[in-house]
Amino acid sequence: MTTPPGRQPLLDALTHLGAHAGRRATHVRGYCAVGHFAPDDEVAHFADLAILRDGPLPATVRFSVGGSDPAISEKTRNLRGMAMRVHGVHESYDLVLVSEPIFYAATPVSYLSYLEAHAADPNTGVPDPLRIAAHELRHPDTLRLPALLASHAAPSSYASTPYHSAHAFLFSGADGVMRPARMVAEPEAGTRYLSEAQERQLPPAFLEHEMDERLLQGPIRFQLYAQLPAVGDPLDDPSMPWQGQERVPLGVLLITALADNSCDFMTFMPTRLPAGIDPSDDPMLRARANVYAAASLARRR
Ligand code: HEM
Repeated sequence: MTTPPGRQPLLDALTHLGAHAGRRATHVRGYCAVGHFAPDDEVAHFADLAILRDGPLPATVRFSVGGSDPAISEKTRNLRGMAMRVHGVHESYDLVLVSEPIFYAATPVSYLSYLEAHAADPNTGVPDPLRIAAHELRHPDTLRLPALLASHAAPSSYASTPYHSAHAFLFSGADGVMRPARMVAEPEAGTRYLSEAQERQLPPAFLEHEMDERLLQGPIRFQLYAQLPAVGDPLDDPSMPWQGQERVPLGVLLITALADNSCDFMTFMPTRLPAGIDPSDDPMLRARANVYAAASLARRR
């Protein structure tokens, strides 16, 4: 069995894609927002979560475009991120979600290989196509997300795309049973991607203004669901889509205002979970949490 890489090789590989000192290693371009999370009345039938018993809770949210370039065009066909912290009275809950149902790789080894293959070759200044081809032969799991991203334009708004956890988490029911589920945030505004004309005509930065205008009409809403697996859906591979159609409503996230750069120094941790939710055995989730801790320290130095 191949030994999984430690956190430093993954962070170095991300940083080699062009990180900027003092900034996040990826998802650099982003905006902070505030709002609250209103739990669904029925949530207790699915999971016993003390944090959600206290009614609507304040939430800090960061929307982002994937990648290490702070000036990346917001029309780029790559991942959008929505990270949020739900502030409970005694504990908090971070959800760090992306705009596709899957992530780049099945395992840390495969993700490291993907990142290294896509780094610029020091001799040419661009990634080496032969290295990419060799990587893709060894790790076909990393072909799925790029194909999905290329299949449609970027979201026309941070409020018009769903967001997904890609990892499974384990929810403890009042009956003592642990149920696996992935998290999904569905936008009330529906899913809308840029038209061809918008892809040509919009400036590279439009998302903040778009959200400002949208908020003049009232809060932006996302319905949060726990997506249940169908038989055979993998619990430990975030590069595989799930076939499971059943979704349990957990509550509604309302975004009420943009909040400048107030969340820039926060580190949203995919394993900051309230009592009643546990990480699954997904090795990517473990690796990821370690890298976030190292990345957070590195950008504060
Ligand atoms: C082993 C796999 C992964 C690694 C090594 C990794 C690494 C990172 C790092 C270093 C950051 C910057 C953290 C900071 O400085 O605060 C980051 C941010 C982010 N990542 Fe990942 N990531 C991984 C997997 C994922 C997955 C599976 C998702 C979602 C399903 C995801 C979504 C995000 C988002 C949304 C942000 C921006 C968070 C914010 O706005 O503060 N990442 N990632």
